[in-house]
Amino acid sequence: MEKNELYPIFLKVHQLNILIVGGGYVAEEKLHFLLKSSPNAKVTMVAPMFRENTITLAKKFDVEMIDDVYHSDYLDDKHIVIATTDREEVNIQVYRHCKARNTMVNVADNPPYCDFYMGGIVTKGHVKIAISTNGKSPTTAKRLRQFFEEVIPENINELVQNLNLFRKTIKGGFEEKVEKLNEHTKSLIE
Ligand SMILES: C[C@@]1(CC(=O)O)c2cc3[nH]c(cc4nc(cc5[nH]c(cc(n2)[C@H]1CCC(=O)O)[C@@](C)(CC(=O)O)[C@@H]5CCC(=O)O)C(CC(=O)O)=C4CCC(=O)O)c(CCC(=O)O)c3CC(=O)O
Ligand SMILES: NC(=O)C1=CN([C@@H]2O[C@H](COP(=O)(O)OP(=O)(O)OC[C@H]3O[C@@H](n4cnc5c(N)ncnc54)[C@H](O)[C@@H]3O)[C@@H](O)[C@H]2O)C=CC1
Repeated sequence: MEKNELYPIFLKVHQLNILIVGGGYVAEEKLHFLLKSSPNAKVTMVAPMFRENTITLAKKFDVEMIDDVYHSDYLDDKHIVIATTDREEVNIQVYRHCKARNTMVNVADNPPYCDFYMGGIVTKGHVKIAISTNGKSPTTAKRLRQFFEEVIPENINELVQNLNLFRKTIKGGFEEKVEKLNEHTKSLIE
């Protein structure tokens, strides 16, 4: 069976600069899920036209909106770029410029032109689960996100916080700590 070989990492997007090229429906969807997960993400958008809902969302989260067509100068200082325009040639140009600078890039509707995919994201306090179908079925990623949002109890965060406190009180070496924490959390998987 083919398997998903993507490697998930959890980015501190409040200290990374993200650029979204385009301000339409797809830009809004990508921005919505980015900010739902990470409300303090530092995002700039550039487009000659922003849709009403995109503007409302961007304003609410202090997203900078630049009213212009894409130009490679807008990549300066950016760590991550998401291209969402309705002009394929513009999206591919964004991709090429990013590759030339070693900037991570995602062309929203074009998997071969992605260094990374956005995923389905479930957040419960400090706990976060990211879901990917390897780009095969975004709808499944969405449904799994909805499923886990439903079944993971809200109080999972209390457990994490209690264990964080407990972890600080355990004396002894690394092995002893691991043993005690494993003992305390055994019931979670039984
Ligand atoms: C490869 C990837 C690249 C990327 O965009 O990063 C990608 C690509 C494409 N999406 C398409 C369509 C749709 N995307 C969604 C929804 C989501 N798409 C997301 C991620 C990804 N989408 C990446 C792979 C993720 C993975 O590995 O599973 C989610 C998880 C996260 C997010 O968007 O932030 C978010 C759900 C968030 C949530 O609800 O939690 C829906 C469902 C809906 O809107 O109800 C539809 C319509 C139904 C359908 O087509 O399935 C098309 C076809 C376009 C066309 O037909 O023209 C392509 C292009 C292609 O597949 O070729
Ligand atoms: N709408 C959808 O649900 C989906 C659409 N797509 C594809 O994604 C693309 C975008 O779709 P939508 O967001 O719906 O289109 P849209 O028309 O809502 O938005 C397009 C955006 O691109 C901007 N743009 C155009 N040329 C630009 C340039 N040179 N520089 C910067 N920005 C520029 C426009 O100003 C506008 O903000 C289309 O190719 C579509 O086929 C893919 C998946 C789903």
